[in-house]
Amino acid sequence: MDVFDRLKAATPADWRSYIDHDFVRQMGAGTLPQTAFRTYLVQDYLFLIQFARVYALATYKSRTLADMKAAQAGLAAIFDEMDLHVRLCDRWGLSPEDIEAAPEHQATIAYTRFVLDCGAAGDLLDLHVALAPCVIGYAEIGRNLAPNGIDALGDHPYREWIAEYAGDAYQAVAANARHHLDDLAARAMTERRFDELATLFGKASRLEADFWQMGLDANR
Ligand SMILES: Cc1ncc(C[n+]2csc(CCO)c2C)c(N)n1
Repeated sequence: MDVFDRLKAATPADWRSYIDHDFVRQMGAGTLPQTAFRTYLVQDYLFLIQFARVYALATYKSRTLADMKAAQAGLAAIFDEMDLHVRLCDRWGLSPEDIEAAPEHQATIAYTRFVLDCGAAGDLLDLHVALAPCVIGYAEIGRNLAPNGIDALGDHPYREWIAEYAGDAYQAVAANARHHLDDLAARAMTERRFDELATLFGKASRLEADFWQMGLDANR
């Protein structure tokens, strides 16, 4: 079992609350109301701005070339995602400036500042464990929502979003993040530390679930 699987196995309810959230199920079924998706996407753009800061912090906390390159790969993946958000928001007549002017929702603030604080108060391993549900979870969600591949999605209303995370490029980003986590843990993790790291991982998964819920609540 790699470190990621161990963290998941230590926090099964938190993980399920995130991966199997109603928002994800409705998106997969194509029944998710557009208001919910749009609220999510605008907040997610604001979220990604803060996560770019997280990867800058990861560079700051790095001591090796490999760690710095991992941080750079995370930042590059964020810019690819933000391109998707800009494309989708453009169809609703929303420019990047419009989105950047939107107020951050509590769920956005709670999650992003939690991860930034894990990195500021802890070391690089704490930071990457707090990031793992986000980075690796979206790859799992993407695969779950495209069980027969991207082409089989046809004219699914959320095709572009699903294709982004189910696609080979993003799957490779997540696989590399997973290996990097193992590598970091081999250098910095003691068994005594594992429980603390699992607590961080569980909290981040719950904050992901709250983030989905924010999208659903916008439609009530
Ligand atoms: C709420 C929320 N959680 C996770 C992601 C996915 N994500 C965030 S940063 C990043 C790149 C890291 O390599 C990825 C894939 C998201 N967009 N929104």
